[in-house]
Amino acid sequence: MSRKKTSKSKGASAPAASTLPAANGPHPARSGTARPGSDAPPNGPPQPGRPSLGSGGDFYDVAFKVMLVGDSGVGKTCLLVRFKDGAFLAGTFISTVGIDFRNKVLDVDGVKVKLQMWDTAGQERFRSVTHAYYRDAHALLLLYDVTNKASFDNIQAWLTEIHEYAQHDVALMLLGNKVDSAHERVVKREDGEKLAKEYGLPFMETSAKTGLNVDLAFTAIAKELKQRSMKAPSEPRFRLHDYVNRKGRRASCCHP
Ligand SMILES: Nc1nc2c(ncn2[C@@H]2O[C@H](COP(=O)(O)OP(=O)(O)OP(=O)(O)O)[C@@H](O)[C@H]2O)c(=O)[nH]1
Ligand SMILES: [Mg+2]
Repeated sequence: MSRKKTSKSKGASAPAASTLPAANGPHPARSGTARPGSDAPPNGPPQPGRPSLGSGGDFYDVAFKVMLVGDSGVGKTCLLVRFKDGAFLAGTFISTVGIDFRNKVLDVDGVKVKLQMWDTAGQERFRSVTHAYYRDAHALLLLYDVTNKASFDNIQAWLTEIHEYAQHDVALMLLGNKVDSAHERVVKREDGEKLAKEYGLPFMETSAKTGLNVDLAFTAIAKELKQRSMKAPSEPRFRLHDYVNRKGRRASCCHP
C-alpha cells in the first residue's frame, strides 16, 4: 500500500492523497470565502497505516479534495448539504459567495476516507476565486440542472475551464440535478448520457431534494480515489463508469 507524493504543477499526476488533518472549524452555512493554504489542508505525503485525527475529531486514513462546479443555481450547495446532513435546503435560493467547504468521513471497504468537499460559487464574478482551487482537487463533480437548458449548454465551457485549470487526471463525474422536477424538465436523460459519452465521463441524474443518487455519486468518487491511491496489485481495478451505471437509480414519476 504505497503512495507517492506527486507534483502539484499543472499537467502532473493528480495531487497526492493527504492524511493531514483539515480545519473543521465553524463555517458559514451557505456562503463564505475559504483561503487556500489556511483552512484548506495541504496535500502532504500520505502515511499509510497511521490514521489521522481531524481537528473536528474525525479519524481517517486518507483524505481527498472533491470540488463541485457548475452554473449558479444548479444545486451544488444543496447536493453537498444533502450528502453531508441528509437535509434539503428548500426555500429562498442563497447563492454561494466565493467558496465554502465541508468534510465527511466515509468507510470505503474498511478504509476511512475523508472527503473535503469544496462548494464553489457558480456565479461568473467568482470564477477567478474558483480557478485557484482546481489544481488541488482530486475529483470534480460537474453539475447541470435538468430544468435549465443553459446550464446544460454551458457544460462544454466548464469542461474547457477544467481542462485548463485542473490536473489532467482529475476524477470527473457529470451530474444532471433536480430530476424530481419532472414537469419542468427540459434536458432529457438521453441528452446527458450522450454528452457524457462524448467526453468519456461517468454520468448520473440526481436530486438533492429527494436524495436520489446523491450518496452514490460521492461514494463512487471516494471508491475511485481510494483505489487510485491504495490499490493492491492483486486487487481488480475499480471501474467508476461501470459502478455508477450498475448502481445508479432512475427517477420515476412516483418513486423518486
Ligand atoms: N427541485 C429541486 N430544487 C433544487 C434541487 N437542488 C437545488 N434546488 C434548488 O435550486 C436552488 C439553487 O440551489 P443551490 O444549491 O443553492 O445552487 P448552487 O449551485 O449552489 O448555486 P450557486 O451557489 O449560486 O453556485 C435552490 O432554490 C434550491 O432549493 C433539487 O434537486 N431539486
Ligand atoms: Mg451554492
